[in-house]
Amino acid sequence: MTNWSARSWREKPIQQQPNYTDREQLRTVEHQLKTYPPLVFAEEIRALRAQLGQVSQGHGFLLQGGDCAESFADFSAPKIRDTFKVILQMAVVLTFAGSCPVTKVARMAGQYAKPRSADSEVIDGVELPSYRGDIINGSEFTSAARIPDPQRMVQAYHHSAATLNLLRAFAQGGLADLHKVHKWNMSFVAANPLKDQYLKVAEQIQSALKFMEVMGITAQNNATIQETQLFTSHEALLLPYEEALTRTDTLTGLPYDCAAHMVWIGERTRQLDHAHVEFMRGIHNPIGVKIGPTTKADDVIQLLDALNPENEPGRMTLITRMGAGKLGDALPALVRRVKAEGRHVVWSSDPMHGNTVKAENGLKTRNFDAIHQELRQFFAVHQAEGTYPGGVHLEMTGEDVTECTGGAYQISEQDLTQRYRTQCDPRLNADQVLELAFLVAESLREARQGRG
Ligand SMILES: O=C[C@H](O)[C@H](O)COP(=O)(O)O
Ligand SMILES: C=C(OP(=O)(O)O)C(=O)O
Ligand SMILES: [Mn+2]
Repeated sequence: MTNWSARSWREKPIQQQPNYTDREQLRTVEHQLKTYPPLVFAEEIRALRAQLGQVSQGHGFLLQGGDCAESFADFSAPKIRDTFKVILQMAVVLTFAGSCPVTKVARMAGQYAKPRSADSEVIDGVELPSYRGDIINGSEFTSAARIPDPQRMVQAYHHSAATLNLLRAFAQGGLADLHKVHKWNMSFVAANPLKDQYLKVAEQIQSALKFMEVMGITAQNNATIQETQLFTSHEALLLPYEEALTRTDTLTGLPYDCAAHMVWIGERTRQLDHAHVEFMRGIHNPIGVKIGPTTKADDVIQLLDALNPENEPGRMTLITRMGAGKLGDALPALVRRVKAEGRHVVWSSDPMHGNTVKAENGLKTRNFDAIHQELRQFFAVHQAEGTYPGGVHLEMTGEDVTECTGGAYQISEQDLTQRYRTQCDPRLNADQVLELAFLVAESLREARQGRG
């Protein structure tokens, strides 16, 4: 790797960073974090990379999801448990539908830094710097809260460590037992026109489990039923933090960002000659890049050249976030070029970020049908191009929030204020996630027909 170090990004132009006024405190925090234990092991990161390598070849599916922005204040075991559970439930539906392993990657245990469209926010004539995620400043609308505070990086580290600790316990301690996971809340089907279809799939999963049980494959004697593997991910936006958590693996001598298993570059910070691409090219984690509707095929190829020059399967996930209505026009050219050049990537769909709208009451929202439509278009484009739709990337929570409109309960714009709790972007609630899981299941089943 030519002229790369964990700090070489500092020589490049950079976007979306806080302006820390207390430089001395920033240096102290960076030094402190460098001495802390890594949050994840390089060996685990390699395991994820290998799984994504399989997905890129069409042997599996990636499910990535969680909060838009995790919150220090809204930090509790039930919240972590409920999101974990809903990720698992969606994974069971997709595993069954696709007859393939589903790699689960949570937007959790470190998803604390946010890029923003505007540097400042105006409320009732008062202008303050934008909230940029709990790792940077506070969401309260006061000038004190909005000052970037380096100490928040230490707090984010500890919150991430505690979250990861609980996720590992849940994953291995019995909460992931398939027999429990399948007992999902199906109440959302009652009002749904696709009720019979959902119930049929749910029943099929239950009989498959029953069959396994009578054959003697139970949670007591089979670890794969009892346990699961859940990886973590976040947008690697705040580079002083990511640099401080980067470690040289003693087994391979290679650098890994040990703040999460997978990290991604956002749509706003993926300029080729800028700091984020520079940092990411040197770490050996699997990485994602968000791909918006104006991205050119040349941009994608240049990014792949910079980030994966050896074209290794499992290294790159391209996360398209174009918007329903735009994806059908914008994606085919990219897919065709990547295929023509023989590049190995996982194509994943983020149907959230291209479909954000402002409700009449000013709240950001997304409509369930638009989200579903973008996913359908994503599967259709890959079907038409003979490429593999490898994953989905969702902003979601296990809580019963009212942030996205639509779904079986027909959440309206007026309903949004009932339980609108997100720190940043609107998330699908538990019912909406499960409903979407059944809808995606159908597309995945079709996409996987004839594949091993
Ligand atoms: O999560 C993504 C971005 O941070 C978010 O969509 C930006 O939102 P904004 O347009 O309100 O700044
Ligand atoms: C910031 C995000 O997305 P994007 O970079 O695609 O806007 C996000 O995933 O929360
Ligand atoms: Mn978001």
